[in-house]
Amino acid sequence: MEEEELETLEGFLEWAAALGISDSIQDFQSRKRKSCLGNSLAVSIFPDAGGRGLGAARDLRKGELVLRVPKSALLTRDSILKDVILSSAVNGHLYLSPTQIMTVCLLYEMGKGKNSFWYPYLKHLPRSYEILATFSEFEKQALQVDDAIWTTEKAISKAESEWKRANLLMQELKLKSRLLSLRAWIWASATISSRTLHIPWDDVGCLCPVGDLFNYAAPGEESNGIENVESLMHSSSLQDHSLSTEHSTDNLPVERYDAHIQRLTDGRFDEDFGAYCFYARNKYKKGEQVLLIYGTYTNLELLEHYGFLLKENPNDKVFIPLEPSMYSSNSWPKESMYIHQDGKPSFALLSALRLWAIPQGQRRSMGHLAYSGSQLSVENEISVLKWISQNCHVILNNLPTTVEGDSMLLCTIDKILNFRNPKELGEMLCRSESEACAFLEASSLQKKENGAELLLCSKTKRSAERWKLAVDWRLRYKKILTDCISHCTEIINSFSSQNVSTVRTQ
Ligand SMILES: C[S@@+](CC[C@H](N)C(=O)[O-])C[C@H]1O[C@@H](n2cnc3c(N)ncnc32)[C@H](O)[C@@H]1O
Repeated sequence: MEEEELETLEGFLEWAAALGISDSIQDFQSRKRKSCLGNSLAVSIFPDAGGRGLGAARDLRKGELVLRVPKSALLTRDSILKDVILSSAVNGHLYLSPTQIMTVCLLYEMGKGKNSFWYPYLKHLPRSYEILATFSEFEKQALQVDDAIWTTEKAISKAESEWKRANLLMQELKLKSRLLSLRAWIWASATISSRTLHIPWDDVGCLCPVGDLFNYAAPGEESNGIENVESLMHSSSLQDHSLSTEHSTDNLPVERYDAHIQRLTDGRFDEDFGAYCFYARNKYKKGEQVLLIYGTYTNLELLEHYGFLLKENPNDKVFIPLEPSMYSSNSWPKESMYIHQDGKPSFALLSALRLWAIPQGQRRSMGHLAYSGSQLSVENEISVLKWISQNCHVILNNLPTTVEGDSMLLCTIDKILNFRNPKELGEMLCRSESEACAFLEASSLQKKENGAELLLCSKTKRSAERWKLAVDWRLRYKKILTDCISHCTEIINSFSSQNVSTVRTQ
């Protein structure tokens, strides 16, 4: 988003102040400020971390209340359904899920244009998103990894079937044709998926003007025990899709339960204030971006629900396929057996493989050692590490491009995105790797009248952005596997050099 777009936000921030949204502790009751920001926070552009976001307007203390958004300013299903025409139409379609109803509500509200109470807010929502459901066939295939392709297909078909199911209601509401399209549906679902905040009275959550300008920081190792316990007691900030309503914490597998514990308390609806309250989760210097934890996500989950990924994501992980007997010989949940983003196998993966590598007859007597993390034989440990390392090699060898190839391709995509001279762009694409040529074919690169020059229209630019996300994702996936191979090899070599006969397992 460009600087001039920031200027147009002024009207929105004044409207927000009139609704009682405020970043000033002294002034929380006042609705007469020219802007709801300026005391603790300011809207700014952070090109490498989310684009438009909120920065510290002064030095902020950890734990300080930095923004309050009253309940009356939140866009919820309840508040939109105060419209009588909408609510009576919706009552005839209660077979739709709460999220589908919220999606229809949002499109209906958009259809009101300037007559909508929330128009100043709706006007500044992003016009497009890069979530997996928006990926074309080419962009989907660029992910290369079956699991990721499957997740994308699932996201696309879910969007399509939900749209079809809601179509009758939208027709009944006489939505304008542009709001009836699948494209509009995906836009509205992406808005809900990437911007809603958790509220205690509706699982769909709410859209929170100004509060949804916070960009994301991943929960990492900085969280301590006290914060963890506190976070269990309070509800979270932006919706945690990984813990959506289908799952209660009672039946969560161990490591996902830990992830739940790690959600921090940087934003929550506070019944006492009757408002959404946001707290600084760290100390911030003036000008630094103030970030919010939306939940614990892998990069694929971030892509699926939010349309971005993190270069350094402490919660990223890779699942490697195990043989059926490896799953059945232990009681670890499948989700807990993976490779961490630093290349280290998870405790559960190591433990399951150690158990599996114990000769059948000894499993009963030695099994508890594999679970507890105490000493097993060097032979057992080496066979486990070799198995992991070999399987990482197999996965990497079956993928069509290498880490180096993907890194080079990312540079090419950056050049494509930044090209100012269409002629050079055309020449470069003709010279470059086959995937770049395939992009040329798959996308609608516009030919100028003389046929020789190429222009990157905004649609093609967005397609190149999604292609870049796909390549960046697969590169990070491959790096985790390569780091895992190095990690395993290093330990195996250290055994041989020390000639040790027993080993601490963790
Ligand atoms: C709740 S909105 C945050 C505000 C948003 N940047 C805006 O301009 O309205 C969430 C979206 O911001 C972007 N985003 C948030 N955190 C990000 C990050 N750390 N890196 C890249 N994009 C991020 C993603 O597009 C995401 O879907």
